[in-house]
Amino acid sequence: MSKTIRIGTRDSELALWQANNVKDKLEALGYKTELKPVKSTGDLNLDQPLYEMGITGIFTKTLDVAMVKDKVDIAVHSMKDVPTALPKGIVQGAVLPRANHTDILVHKGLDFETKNGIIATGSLRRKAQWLHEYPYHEVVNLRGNVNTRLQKLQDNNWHGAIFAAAGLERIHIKPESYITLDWMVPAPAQGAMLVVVNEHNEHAKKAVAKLNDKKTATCVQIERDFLRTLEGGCTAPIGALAKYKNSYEIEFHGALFSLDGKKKLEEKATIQPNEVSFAGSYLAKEILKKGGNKIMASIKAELDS
Ligand SMILES: NCc1[nH]cc(CCC(=O)O)c1CC(=O)O
Repeated sequence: MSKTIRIGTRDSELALWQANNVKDKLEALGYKTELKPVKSTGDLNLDQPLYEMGITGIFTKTLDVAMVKDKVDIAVHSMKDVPTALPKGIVQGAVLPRANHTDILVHKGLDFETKNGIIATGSLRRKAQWLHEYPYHEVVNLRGNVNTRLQKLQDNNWHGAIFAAAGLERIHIKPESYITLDWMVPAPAQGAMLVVVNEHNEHAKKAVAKLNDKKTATCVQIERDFLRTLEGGCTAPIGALAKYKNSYEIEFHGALFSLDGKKKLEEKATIQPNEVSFAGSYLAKEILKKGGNKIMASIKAELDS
């Protein structure tokens, strides 16, 4: 157990909290670890183009490269930011127990329901669902890490902005006024953390496997199978949540929206243990059959133009 495990992380406050959480858990098990914060925009001078290695995610790219170059042994991610297909040579090491899965609206007073409400989010999924509920509102784009987004909300005349509860809770930000959007279907794997490992790194794989939470891993697998089958490589407003309703049955709710939020297709199901491996993709295909194919085609056309 002497080899130090180098933990790759992005350098935002939330990313560092998540990486430190994994660090503490590994050290409690007796492993030596070291944090390696990586800037999100680095000089990525690789011989091989990223797409050939299957590296795609904008949030995870830099750490994927660090791992392929053997600069880190493991990397910690918010699982919802990780593309459903992992790059060549990088494998899922552990899924940590899920925290709060909900989205919340941070607002500046309850008049956000006004006819001229302006709500900020950079997420297609949140935008579509917000417009589905509040068709008379305007949704404006908001990007950046959690801290930047909260600052921008203060600096603008928007009525509110949407956040993942887990992100704010982890860095102990308690906004003055917020409401839980329990009607909003969360992003697949929202609130879960993923530790990825180089597939040849036996020491790190063995260490990290001890952190895996079986139930969370099962739920996010279903959610991500649903996502992968629906989107086929194109981002779209898709939400999915799988939750154990007793010790063996899983309750699932997944939905696809048109970009403007006008169309909504959803599936709800109770999943038995023997159905886990195919339930997510089966339920996605049901949505594709009942009009999802058309919605996906028009989303692709709109985002490509
Ligand atoms: N897209 C950014 C991102 N990725 C993970 C989280 C928070 C933690 C989580 O959702 O698991 C956030 C912030 C947010 O969505 O408000």
